[in-house]
Amino acid sequence: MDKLLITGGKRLVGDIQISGAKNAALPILCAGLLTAGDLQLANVPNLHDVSTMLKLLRQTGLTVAQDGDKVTLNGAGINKLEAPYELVKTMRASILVLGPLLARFGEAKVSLPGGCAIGSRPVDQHIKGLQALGADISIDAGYIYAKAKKLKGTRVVTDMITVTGTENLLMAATLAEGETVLDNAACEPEVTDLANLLVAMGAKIDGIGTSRLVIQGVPALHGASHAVISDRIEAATFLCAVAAAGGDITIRNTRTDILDAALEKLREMGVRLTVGDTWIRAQMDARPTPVSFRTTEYPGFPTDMQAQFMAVNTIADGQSTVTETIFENRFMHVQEMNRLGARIRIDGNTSFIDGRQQLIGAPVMATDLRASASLVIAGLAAKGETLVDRIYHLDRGYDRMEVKLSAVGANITRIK
Ligand SMILES: CC(=O)N[C@H]1[C@@H](OP(=O)(O)OP(=O)(O)OC[C@H]2O[C@@H](n3ccc(=O)[nH]c3=O)[C@H](O)[C@@H]2O)O[C@H](CO)[C@@H](O)[C@@H]1O
Ligand SMILES: C=C(OP(=O)(O)O)C(=O)O
Repeated sequence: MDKLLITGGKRLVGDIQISGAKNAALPILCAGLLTAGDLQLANVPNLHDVSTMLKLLRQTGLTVAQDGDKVTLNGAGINKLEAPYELVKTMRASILVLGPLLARFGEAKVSLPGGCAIGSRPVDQHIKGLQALGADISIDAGYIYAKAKKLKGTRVVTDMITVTGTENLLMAATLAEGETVLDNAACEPEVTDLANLLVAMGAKIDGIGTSRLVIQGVPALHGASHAVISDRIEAATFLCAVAAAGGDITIRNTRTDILDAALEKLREMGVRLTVGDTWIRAQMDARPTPVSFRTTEYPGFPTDMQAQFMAVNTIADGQSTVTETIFENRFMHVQEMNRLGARIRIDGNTSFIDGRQQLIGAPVMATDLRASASLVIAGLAAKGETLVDRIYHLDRGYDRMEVKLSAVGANITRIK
């Protein structure tokens, strides 16, 4: 199992190229199931989750051609309407094949994803929405069996805002008969990116970027070309790294308009930011000022950045509180950070952080994707060596993080 060995204390200086967004690429790849035409995608990140998704899509009969960040999909020969447990268990986003397969082929068999380290993460809203669209759904031996001759448009109001739930229902509704209204829809930029691709494929969608998506179903979708949006979580992760370790970095191929919540907190921490359309320069030479925040849906502070900002707070000059409102168990990094000398106490869904002058390197264990990133950030700021174990979590969602960090001066090595 790969590990990362970090010797902390180096300033980070230079440029970092941000990759395409994992959370946009995964639903967008599933949109390939909706058409017999060619889907030509660019800026697809080189991630373990993307490989898993392509493996899952290939086994349905979809063809995949890959050349660096370019991926072309063709769904003319799909003949297996199934997502098996072996693949779904390694990546929850596999549930995103359910809506498209059902809408285009009238049936699908998809393994229930189950919980994960950060929470129980049920998919009841995906199921409820598809049932409202007329699907007959049963659950047997850990599999969702869905059938519908033709989905029929209706109004769906999800009990809570769900990102992949919105994406699944949106994809299904594009091929349903008549009008579907998705109320309480997620407004995350990754949902918007998927919606824009669907429109390029011939879907009729109003209200893109809002909490009410109105979809007029069409009989078929066609091929299209699309570049996946830049990963705002990866961008914020590197900005947190410079906030913690100090330095002067410029991140490129980014979208500044979808990073407001993070940029505001970074400024509050004392990071000097200069912002262009597609780049952000971050300069930091002082001990960070602590920032308190609570996670919420977009455009609020993203849960996927919570752990990384907490890592910076551990060495900030004072106290802060961080409240997690999206997932019930997303503080798994706290005990590991405390092993590095951080002083964090958890009470319910709030962490109380007492910033320390210096963390001290130690072996730590990654428990989930963003927890892993937060431990890397803590390791970059800590004195001495930090060994981060179980980085397969990190590889799910970061495109060669250690290579990008080494290029800006970090002392970080992958140990096989
Ligand atoms: C691949 C992808 O895009 N993953 C992102 C997506 O996950 P994902 O789409 O799984 O997260 P959701 O937005 O669905 O989850 C939000 C909350 O709703 C609950 N819920 C959700 C669906 C459902 O049917 N029933 C239910 O109870 C979840 O347990 C959670 O407490 O959005 C999360 C919230 O921004 C991010 O952290 C993940 O990185
Ligand atoms: C929780 C995340 O991803 P996933 O939904 O794929 O588990 C994440 O990207 O932080």
